[in-house]
Amino acid sequence: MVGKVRDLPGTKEIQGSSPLVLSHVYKNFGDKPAVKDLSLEVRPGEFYTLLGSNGAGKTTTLRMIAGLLAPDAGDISLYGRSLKADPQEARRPLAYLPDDPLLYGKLRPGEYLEFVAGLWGISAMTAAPEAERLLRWLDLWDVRTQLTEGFSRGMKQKLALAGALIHQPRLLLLDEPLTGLDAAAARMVKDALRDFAVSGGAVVLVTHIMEVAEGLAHRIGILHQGQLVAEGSLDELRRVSGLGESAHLEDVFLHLVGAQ
Ligand SMILES: Nc1ncnc2c1ncn2[C@@H]1O[C@H](COP(=O)(O)OP(=O)(O)OP(=O)(O)O)[C@@H](O)[C@H]1O
Repeated sequence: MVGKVRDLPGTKEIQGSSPLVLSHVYKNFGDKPAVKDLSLEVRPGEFYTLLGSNGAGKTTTLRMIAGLLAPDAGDISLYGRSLKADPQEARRPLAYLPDDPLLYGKLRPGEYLEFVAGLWGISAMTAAPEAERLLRWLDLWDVRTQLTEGFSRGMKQKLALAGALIHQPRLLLLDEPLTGLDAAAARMVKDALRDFAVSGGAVVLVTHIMEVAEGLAHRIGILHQGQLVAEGSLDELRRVSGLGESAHLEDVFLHLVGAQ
């Protein structure tokens, strides 16, 4: 399992607050809108999946939540802390795993995790047990002495996940985390993400894989041309789409974005 959500500084303050709230968020690139009036809330222990066609605004949304892009308007808060008002503290409980994670080829897995932990102000000695646990859990322990430049895509993806988890976050943002993973590794990651949410963390997952959303998400948000066109559990989305109670998510999704 990924691990329990440990007590971070300020734990008492953030207990009871929503892990994530977006309020009327907008983002344009030039005069082209990428995200329009997006409001959503992710609850403690919730597994929330964002679905959308190519270019719908999913990655832009995650990048704004991660503090890598500033919204043009609106506000984002993490556990009650506004990203705008207090970016450093607001981001502390967060981990973001992008779809093209940057690894340093000349580092070995342990060195990479030590480096990432350092970015969070965690000493190598403090990080070491967690790094070992993550590398063992992700089946990377046996290759810990090898340079990451020789890793397969799936191995790199797993190491990037370990890097995202090294500071023991409470809110995970993941952009297509299963890309490049074989069936066993994908199962391991899916189980771990489910455990993470069950243990009190919260997960926001962007994926195009409908079975993943269907199998894991408590709620699904459907983004279309930068706007949230529907949101709810699979049953709620089925009802909204009017496709019947046994409809597959793929059909529901295509119906709601007007592609069917
Ligand atoms: N840095 C950027 N500069 C200009 N336009 C951008 C930039 N990043 C994203 N866009 C545009 O914003 C829109 C939303 O892109 P985004 O990457 O958020 O979509 P997405 O839903 O993640 O798509 P995909 O499923 O293809 O990854 C697209 O029209 C894209 O071309």
